[in-house]
Amino acid sequence: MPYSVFIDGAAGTTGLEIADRLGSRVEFDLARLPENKRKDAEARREAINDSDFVILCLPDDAAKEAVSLIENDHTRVIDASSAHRTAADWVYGFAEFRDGQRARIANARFVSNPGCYPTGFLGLVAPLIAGGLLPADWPYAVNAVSGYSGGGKALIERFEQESDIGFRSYGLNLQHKHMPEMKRHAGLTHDVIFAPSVVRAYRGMIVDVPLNLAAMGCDAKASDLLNMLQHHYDGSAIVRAREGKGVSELLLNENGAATDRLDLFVFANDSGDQVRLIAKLDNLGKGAAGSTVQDLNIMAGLDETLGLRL
Ligand SMILES: NC(=O)C1=CN([C@@H]2O[C@H](COP(=O)(O)OP(=O)(O)OC[C@H]3O[C@@H](n4cnc5c(N)ncnc54)[C@H](OP(=O)(O)O)[C@@H]3O)[C@@H](O)[C@H]2O)C=CC1
Ligand SMILES: CC(=O)N[C@@H](CCC(=O)OP(=O)(O)O)C(=O)O
Repeated sequence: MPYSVFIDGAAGTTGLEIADRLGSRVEFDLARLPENKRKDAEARREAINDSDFVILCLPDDAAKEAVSLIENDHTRVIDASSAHRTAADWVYGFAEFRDGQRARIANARFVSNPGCYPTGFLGLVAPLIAGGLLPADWPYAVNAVSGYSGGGKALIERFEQESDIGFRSYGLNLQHKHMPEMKRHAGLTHDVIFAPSVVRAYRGMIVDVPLNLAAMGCDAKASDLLNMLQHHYDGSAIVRAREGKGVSELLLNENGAATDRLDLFVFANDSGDQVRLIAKLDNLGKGAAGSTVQDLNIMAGLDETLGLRL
């Protein structure tokens, strides 16, 4: 028997990407609401309670409302929004970022998927902090660039209507919604300084964490960071860490292909003291739909890579 799956928010940017990845899967039966019922609370309540899995691809308030509509003890939830990412009673849906997380996801009823930017930041620094190579009490700076689909339908419309925007720096009040998530799941003492931006590419993301290891008082060099990341992600078909040497540029293409991979790079100067840890991913891939499908596979006891674009 296939598992029944309802995507609440299926007409949105992330919802459509998830439906695309699940469309041909025989293990899952996708329930759909007609266009005139997709925001109807009673229709959603019924679909949610009739499903084995509900995937929330909604704004935060609507995601909280969807959870409040659950009236049974078995429907399992994967929330792609930021509503529950720091909630103590939800499991953080990033299988690779620390030991034991995949098993926690497999057994969870409520899974909150990571944000797209935190996926890059945590993928880079969480194993290094947990492994003692980087300090937890450091005010990390995170520079990031996203494709404009990262802002959902509203930002897509803006970039496609106002055709002269090439680059948009934002989060200028230093209170971006992803900051608590990065701090909590990296186990940091301080808030990160987060500088996000958007470029004229539909999808794609680069997250860049510059570090002066010597000035931070770290004994580790770039090669130590790379070794630890490669060891941590050894065997993963989704996350790979590699040396930056020989890579002279990282590009986001305007019409770049979808991918569910997370590529991590360690760039360094000759002494190995100055480092840029850089993550390259697809905000709609490992940053949203890819990790949702991966978590769904894990929760359903299936190979985690099924349906992914790797
Ligand atoms: N875009 C991205 O790269 C990423 C997005 N996310 C998260 O995923 C969630 C969805 O984002 P995204 O797909 O980009 O956003 P979109 O704006 O593209 O889609 C949201 C969808 O939710 C629908 N919706 C809004 N309120 C309700 C409601 N009360 N009941 C039912 N449906 C409703 C919207 O309807 P309508 O079509 O009428 O507007 C829309 O179709 C957000 O929480 C976002 O933070 C997570 C990681 C990355
Ligand atoms: C480019 C852009 O606007 N990105 C969004 C973040 C992506 C998103 O909305 O989703 P998650 O929070 O679930 O990652 C933002 O900065 O608010």
